[in-house]
Amino acid sequence: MSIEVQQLRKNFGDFKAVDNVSLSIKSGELTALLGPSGSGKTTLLRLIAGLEQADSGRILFNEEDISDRHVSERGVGFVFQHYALFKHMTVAENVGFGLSVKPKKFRPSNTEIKQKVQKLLELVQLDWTADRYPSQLSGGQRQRIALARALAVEPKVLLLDEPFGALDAKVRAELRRWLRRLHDEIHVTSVFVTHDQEEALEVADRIVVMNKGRVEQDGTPEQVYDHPANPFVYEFLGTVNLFHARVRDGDQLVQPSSADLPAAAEQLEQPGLAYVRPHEIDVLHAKEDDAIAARLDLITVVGPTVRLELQSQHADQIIHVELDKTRFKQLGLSVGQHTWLKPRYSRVFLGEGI
Ligand SMILES: Nc1ncnc2c1ncn2[C@@H]1O[C@H](COP(=O)(O)OP(=O)(O)OP(=O)(O)O)[C@@H](O)[C@H]1O
Repeated sequence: MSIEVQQLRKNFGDFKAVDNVSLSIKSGELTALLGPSGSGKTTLLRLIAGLEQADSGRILFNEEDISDRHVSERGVGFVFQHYALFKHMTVAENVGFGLSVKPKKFRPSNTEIKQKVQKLLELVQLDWTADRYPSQLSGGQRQRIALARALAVEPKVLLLDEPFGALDAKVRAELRRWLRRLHDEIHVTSVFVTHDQEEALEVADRIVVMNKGRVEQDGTPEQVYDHPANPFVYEFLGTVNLFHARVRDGDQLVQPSSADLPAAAEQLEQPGLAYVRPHEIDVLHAKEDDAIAARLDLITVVGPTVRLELQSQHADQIIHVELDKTRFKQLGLSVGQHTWLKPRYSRVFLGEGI
């Protein structure tokens, strides 16, 4: 089931929660709505679900306008952050609930419901919990049951609102890999809300980055991470270093040197900001032209990666650098040492913040 959102707007009083959003989501895609708190992700999800009515704009499922359809007629399944399992029902009863309350003429027989519940519990790898109550499960297990319950009614679209938000980091990381594998098996068109960029980058086929009710960028994880459309996306998708830059005739006059320049930079000299990711900076053995002199203040080892925090000597600025452990050992760095940095790659946005 494809989803098309056209010029959607939703205000709460004067506040524009969703501000002229257009999107198209392909059938079978797993899409992340990613953005900071209050950027309108949940509101957009609720509009797609039919839990909220748009002020203007249209929503199409498989090219059919469903904007005026009630939530119960849209064929969507939900999973929310706080697992809303029924405490007094067993796991099997919870999963079968949506089927058992269907109107008589659509309701499967008890045997059919039982078989379906068994299949779904196998799918989420929790068939051994069928007779347990929710209180006897861990948080991660409850979310998997919530997902099985949402899938029981065979939704055409699955909507997940921060499904792993309430869980600790390790369980979260396991569950998101699990969700990815599950999605590869069932291919139901899914949209999930998250403010965690790592979660979005790891799980989604497609990321929609939102800010202040608008879409800042819409693309594959590689596109939004490697080619951010603007400074907001750059900063939201991970640590970034900012350097002042001046640009003339396509050449940058101040460090860093190797830059991906916008076309408009061809003419007059203009101020800009160069964005450089920590892993895109080389630490040099010796001084070179254009290198930035800096003092090493902090070394943090995180698994195979070493994170360095340096103080640049001219601009009084903290610079973040990431190296792999082998390179770090080759360089023989220690805290307090003076060294030189050279960005391998940077992206310049003209006029930003200058
Ligand atoms: N029913 C409502 N009445 C008034 N304001 C609302 C309502 N629902 C949402 N808002 C406001 O709309 C804005 C967007 O909210 P929304 O929940 O969509 O953001 P979000 O990106 O999902 O944020 P979070 O990650 O914190 O859940 C927020 O500023 C919120 O306060």
